[in-house]
Amino acid sequence: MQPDKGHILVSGGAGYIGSHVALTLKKAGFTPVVVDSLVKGNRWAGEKSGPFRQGDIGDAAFVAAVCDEFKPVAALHFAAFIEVGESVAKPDMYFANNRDKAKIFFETIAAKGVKNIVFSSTAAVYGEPEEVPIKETTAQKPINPYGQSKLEAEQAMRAIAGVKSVALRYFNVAGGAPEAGLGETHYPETHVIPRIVLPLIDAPAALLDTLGLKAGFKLFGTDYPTRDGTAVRDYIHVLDLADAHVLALRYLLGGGDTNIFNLGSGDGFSVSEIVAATRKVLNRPDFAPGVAPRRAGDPATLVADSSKARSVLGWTPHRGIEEMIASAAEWHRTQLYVDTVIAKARAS
Ligand SMILES: O=c1ccn([C@@H]2O[C@H](COP(=O)(O)OP(=O)(O)O[C@H]3O[C@H](CO)[C@H](O)[C@H](O)[C@H]3O)[C@@H](O)[C@H]2O)c(=O)[nH]1
Repeated sequence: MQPDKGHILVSGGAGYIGSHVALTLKKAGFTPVVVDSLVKGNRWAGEKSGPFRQGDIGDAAFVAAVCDEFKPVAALHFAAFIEVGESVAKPDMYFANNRDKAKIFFETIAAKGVKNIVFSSTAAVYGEPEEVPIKETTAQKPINPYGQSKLEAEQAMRAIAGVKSVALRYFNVAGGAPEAGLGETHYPETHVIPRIVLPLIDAPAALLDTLGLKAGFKLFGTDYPTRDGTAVRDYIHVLDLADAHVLALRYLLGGGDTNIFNLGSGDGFSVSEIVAATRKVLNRPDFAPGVAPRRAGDPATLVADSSKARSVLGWTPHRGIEEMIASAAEWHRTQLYVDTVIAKARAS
């Protein structure tokens, strides 16, 4: 058992990435204190690794009370809406939640003495990138309100006097920790790996129906200017991503200055290559995806240059694409996953 290294406030810790990071913090000897509104998150995930308090990050009195109760030494901020398509349909909702409430959260915790913040940002801040692989200095020109709201939240965080921060810009996060009872549990589920895996693992028909997967997985666009015509992304295992958060936290607590890091593997996989890897991992050589038109707003290629995270934070991702697919499949087979998504669908 490691010594207690103090409380870390984790907003959105009942969500996919936040819950895996809370688990990793606990293993590293910290005590995560999760705050989550449960608008998107799941109570069982929020309660997994430490104390949990239900409330909204835009509620300054709630956030201040949690700070008074636990006296956190730092905060990791995940709470946000994450769907690009929804952000285009409801931009005001995205700016209110991802930018304005984040600003209230940052200002409230700073006033309570929490001066070190790690922020969950995204490759979506780069929009259609001007160069690939993408560096932290590549021009930030978001092409949707989701990316713009995250970029403005980063800027709001850096504007607070006396606060040191790290913005971590994630590329495509996948996989889970089914052995610990955690995994990706979104409703709706737009991400490619769950959508490939679910129809291949005999998921219940009601689940496939509710996720729009009754007809199986479809490639969204086969006419991109890439090696096989399907879009290329940089996939990173959620537990490798979680390790980067612990390293970023140690960096700040150890005296490091405000900084920004891209987090990806540096390897690009096309959607067809993900299909091929899934055939192998799930032993389904017969699997043939359908084809559908391009999804609006999808860039052809997003691959990270993460050399800065490697050199400054000492971060090395260890888990490859097959491990992401295998751990996703194992998680999506669990009753907890199935029951949670069906309950969310009914409640929506
Ligand atoms: O059923 C599907 C689902 C996705 N895709 C394709 O798979 C690729 C990856 O799609 P994801 O939705 O998994 O990932 P994105 O790159 O679109 O999204 C990532 O970047 C977004 C911002 O750009 C958000 O941050 C999002 O949460 C994050 O996973 C895209 O080319 C997409 O069109 C398919 O072909 N079929």
